[in-house]
Amino acid sequence: MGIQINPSILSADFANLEAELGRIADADWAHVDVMDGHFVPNLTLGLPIVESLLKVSPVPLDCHLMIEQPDRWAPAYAEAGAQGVTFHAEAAAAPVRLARELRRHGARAGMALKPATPVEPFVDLLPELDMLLVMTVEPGFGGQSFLDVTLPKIRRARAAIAGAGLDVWLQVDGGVSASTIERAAEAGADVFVAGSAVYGAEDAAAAVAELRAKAQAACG
Ligand SMILES: O=C(CO)[C@@H](O)[C@H](O)COP(=O)(O)O
Repeated sequence: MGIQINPSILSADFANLEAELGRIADADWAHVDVMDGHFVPNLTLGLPIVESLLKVSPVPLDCHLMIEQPDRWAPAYAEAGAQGVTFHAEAAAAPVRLARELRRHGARAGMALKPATPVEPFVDLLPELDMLLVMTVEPGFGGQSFLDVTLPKIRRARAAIAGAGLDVWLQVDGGVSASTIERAAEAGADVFVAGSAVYGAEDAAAAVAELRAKAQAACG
């Protein structure tokens, strides 16, 4: 699939989400941060709004569920038609069963790791996943600084994916900007979530293009 740029609507104007999705029509996916105020100390939006966004979005929705009990709540996002659903490894009781359920409903199944969660305990689960998300900030808020301490984990995750001969996308999320994306791409990420770097720019399409060009250049 190559390099993908997924703007996070967490940094968009929540009063004008349809128009804000229109600004990123050149992106690959729109990243939708679902936060429950428990798994992370922030509250955003849930299934009814995702259902509405699915009707108007020019790009597929990559739903990142920062919630407790994803085994209970995540399948409904896939059933609603979300093209990608990512749950957190730290919160899932039965990640394999959950990933299979998401896929059965036609969604790409993603699993996310917080910065301090190692990838090694989950390597054997990779064949059950379509995407692994390595968080490059502590989840909960946009506008934080990229954590360079996550780079070795991105490298180890890429090595595990390549070593197993899998086509699992490796996403990074948090602090991704024109000045950090090359480091993440060199470490092996291929899907980049960017909130403030895209929605904070006057020209969102130009910001997406710049991020894409930098990531592609870094991958050689
Ligand atoms: O999941 C999250 C934050 O928890 C992200 O998706 C943020 O929305 C990224 O925002 P920036 O760091 O790019 O501003």
